[in-house]
Amino acid sequence: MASNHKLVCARAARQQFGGAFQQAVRDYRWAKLAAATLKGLDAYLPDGLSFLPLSYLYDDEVARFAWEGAVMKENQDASTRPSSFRVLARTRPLQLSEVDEKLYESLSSEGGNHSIIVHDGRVHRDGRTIYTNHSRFCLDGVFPQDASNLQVYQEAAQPLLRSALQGERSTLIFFGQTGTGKTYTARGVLEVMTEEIFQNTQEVTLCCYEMAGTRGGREAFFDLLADRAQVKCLTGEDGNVHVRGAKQVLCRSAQDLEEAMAKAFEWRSSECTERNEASSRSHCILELHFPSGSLGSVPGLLRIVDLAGSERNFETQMHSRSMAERGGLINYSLLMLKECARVMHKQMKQLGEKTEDLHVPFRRSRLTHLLRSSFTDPSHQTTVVATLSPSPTDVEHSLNTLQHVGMMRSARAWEDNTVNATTVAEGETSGAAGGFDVVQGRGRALHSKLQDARKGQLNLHAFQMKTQVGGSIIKKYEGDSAKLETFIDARWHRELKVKVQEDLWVLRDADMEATQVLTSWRQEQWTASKAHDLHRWDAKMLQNFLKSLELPGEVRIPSTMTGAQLKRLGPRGLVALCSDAATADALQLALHGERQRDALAAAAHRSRNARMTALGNHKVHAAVEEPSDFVDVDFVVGEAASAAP
Ligand SMILES: Nc1ncnc2c1ncn2[C@@H]1O[C@H](COP(=O)(O)OP(=O)(O)OP(=O)(O)O)[C@@H](O)[C@H]1O
Repeated sequence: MASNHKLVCARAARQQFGGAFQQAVRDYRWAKLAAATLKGLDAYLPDGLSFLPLSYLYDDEVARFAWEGAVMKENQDASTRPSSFRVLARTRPLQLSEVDEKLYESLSSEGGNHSIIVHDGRVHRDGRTIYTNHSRFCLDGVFPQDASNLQVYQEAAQPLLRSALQGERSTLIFFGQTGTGKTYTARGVLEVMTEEIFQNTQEVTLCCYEMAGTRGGREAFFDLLADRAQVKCLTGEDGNVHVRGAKQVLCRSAQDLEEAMAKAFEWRSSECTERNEASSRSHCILELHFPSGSLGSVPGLLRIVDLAGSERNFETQMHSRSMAERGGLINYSLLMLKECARVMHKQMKQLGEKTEDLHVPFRRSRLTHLLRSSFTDPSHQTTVVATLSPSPTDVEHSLNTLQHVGMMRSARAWEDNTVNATTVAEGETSGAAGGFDVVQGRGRALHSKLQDARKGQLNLHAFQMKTQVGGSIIKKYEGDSAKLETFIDARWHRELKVKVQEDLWVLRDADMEATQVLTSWRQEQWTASKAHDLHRWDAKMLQNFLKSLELPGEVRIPSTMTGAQLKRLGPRGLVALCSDAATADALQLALHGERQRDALAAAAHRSRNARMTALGNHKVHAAVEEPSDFVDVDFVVGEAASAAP
């Protein structure tokens, strides 16, 4: 829940303060350009002087970060490093709808250093500071945004095809968020590949199946070349996992292969979702079996895996129940894939070598079971293509994808002679292969933008939250803007004794968060309503109540008597405990007053309760009825958009 809260804050902020964050991205890019230029002047400048102008021009951290990427280029030899496991990244261009929303590009690539920079715009918890985290992810290769499918094929698939033709096993995996171009790239690569296959071999056998959910909600494989008949996934004698019973189509020409593949893709499960008009709802695995004698003496295999995209729950609000179930299975298998990468990475980090002792949960999902050898067998050539979206609203996804492919990469570093194990172990901070750098950049331009943002406090919010501050906090500010302040953390309202008129907050896309906050308010109200319920008073509360009354006579109530026991005594019993009739009357009157207050509180609580129930999963609009010294909140269900500033 907390992460969702943060996520919604950051996503909303990135849209709201796009200009400021964009400036931070521009700062980094200019700094990189300046660094490259200064490097060129190195020969004419005294030693160590080339960096100096850069640090004057830009924020020190940003300057250093750009210098590392443009001049030091620690990862520049990544593409030439011999490795049977490679990780590449492809970023799709911004889509038209994203351009219409005036979204900026939050990813930059450092081609020479084979790394991707994620510019992660954030709002500080104080609600007034915005900043950008620049994170560098070093990979084996990064495609420029305008790279064609041919380029991707040459870099990612061609080496795998060659080794498969020579009788080896190889796998190409497309991994990333939904709508980032996995299927687009996979199909583009296959198109180019078809031609080359038949230049080297006379025939190839095609198998194509998908991993999706059964009606009973279990993972299963379905043959896409045999009308989605269910097939089994078993471990063979060679120790590798195979799908048994899948139809094998023998293709003798590029046309045969294209036709068979087109038929298979027609059967693939896909649906229209919020993020993608034709979103794959299954993991598709396409196998090309090459007979012995193609280029090698033994049969070879090339497996192309187009994984379904990962998605977050706020992106699946419009999913039907069955879509949500299928999405759950997809997310589960992807989670297991990431978990295996994490465990292998941990093993590598701790031991710096491959060990059989550590348990990697490959069997928890059929997907990881099938792909096991791609991650563990050094003779198996594997390339993972991470697909990324440049949109600032997808930064969390991009970070997640890159972190996991980075883990996969470093998990296999034990077999890579050129990568020193300890370097990889520390790679997360040193920026070495398999690791990544993070730097917090607060450029000057970003700072000046912040000053502007402070003036318009009214709209500075995480989830369209509008507040008016009263009490001592108001003294902190001056002028007209003094009255208005915004906070990200709803809990602050209480601490700061915020008085709010009309709109306390309007929450969009944060229903769970809203419900949580409102539920805690309700619990407080519930506790407050019990303050007048005689039945719930303990002995101490009863004694305190009696002490607070100014009775004419004496009341002999035992110190251990509770409110419920007093209630059971009835009027006659009460009279017997009082020294005289006047005291008994006064006590009766006081108790009657308490009963009335209790009834009022209970009625208010019931109405609040009904409104809370009505909130459901919809947009929530909470408002204060009248300002008072302490925060008092009443809940109103309304159309959030209409109440928004
Ligand atoms: N490199 C690219 N250049 C141009 N358009 C692209 C590129 N990558 C993806 N797209 C476009 O983005 C959209 C989504 O692509 P695609 O369906 O391949 O995504 P996906 O990652 O397979 O999504 P899902 O996981 O939901 O199946 C498509 O309309 C596609 O044309």
